[in-house]
Amino acid sequence: MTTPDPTPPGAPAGLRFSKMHGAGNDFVVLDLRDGRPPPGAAQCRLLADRHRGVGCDQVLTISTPRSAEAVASYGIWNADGSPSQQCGNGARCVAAWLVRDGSASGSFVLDSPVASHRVRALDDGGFEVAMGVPAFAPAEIPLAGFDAESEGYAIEAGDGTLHVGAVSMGNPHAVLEVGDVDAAPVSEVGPALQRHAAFPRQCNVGFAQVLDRRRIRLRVYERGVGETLACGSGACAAVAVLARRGRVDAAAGVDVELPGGTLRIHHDADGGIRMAGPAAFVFEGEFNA
Ligand SMILES: N[C@H](CCC[C@H](N)C(=O)O)C(=O)O
Repeated sequence: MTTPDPTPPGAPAGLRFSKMHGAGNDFVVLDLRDGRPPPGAAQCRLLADRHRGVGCDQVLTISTPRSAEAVASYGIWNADGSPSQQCGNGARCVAAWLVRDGSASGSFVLDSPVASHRVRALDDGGFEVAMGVPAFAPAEIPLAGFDAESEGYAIEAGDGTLHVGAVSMGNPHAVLEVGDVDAAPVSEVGPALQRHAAFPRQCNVGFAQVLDRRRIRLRVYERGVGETLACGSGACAAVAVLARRGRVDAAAGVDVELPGGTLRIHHDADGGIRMAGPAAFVFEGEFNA
């Protein structure tokens, strides 16, 4: 008889959670508005573990608001336990969770770790999130080794020199334009760029194929996870970089086709980016370690 895996120390026995996803980017959602502290990195790794835990790309926590106008705040932890500053798909799922909970409706504000975001419930059951103004300055991304802002940076990675777009949506993103996302070297170049010295806080790596000025295809190798079925902040980052190069018409709206679904991104005249897409409930549970 095999001995069972030992229960990791501090396993969150009895912890209730919601399992959700936004275009296939999946989450364990924890309501911590009673003031309970967020799970530590080891507990996040266990919750995210698709064999020993619940399984998810990120753990999302819902807490009391930080700003006067918000109804709640949210925190983000990747599957490897590392914290993040933004999660677009996660913001829509937190919004859906709060609406179902009766804590929010229509149009309301959520606090991410770095900013406040106006959220709007859509007639199709999805949500639109004001994701903020993309930051291109190297110091804000952060991007090391480059002083001047550029549409693309020459970075040695993989087996050559890459022309890398870089931007922050609150979290750092690298964007590579490719001719065919299906043939993109995601599993080779993704990890090489994600932890490249040019990105002191690492980065999420998007591989974008422009179909026309209103449509792109995108795959994202996420910091702290690996390739996911969708990345909301990554979709915003790709549109921001491609719009800056004049490759897409972001003011009119761009459909970003990811493996898990399509998000619609607008880059407005005030500089802000809006992201719209779905949010789905999968199941409710209690962690019984
Ligand atoms: N991996 C990201 C966090 C989750 C972002 C993604 N799931 C989204 O929908 O924006 C990071 O470490 O910055």
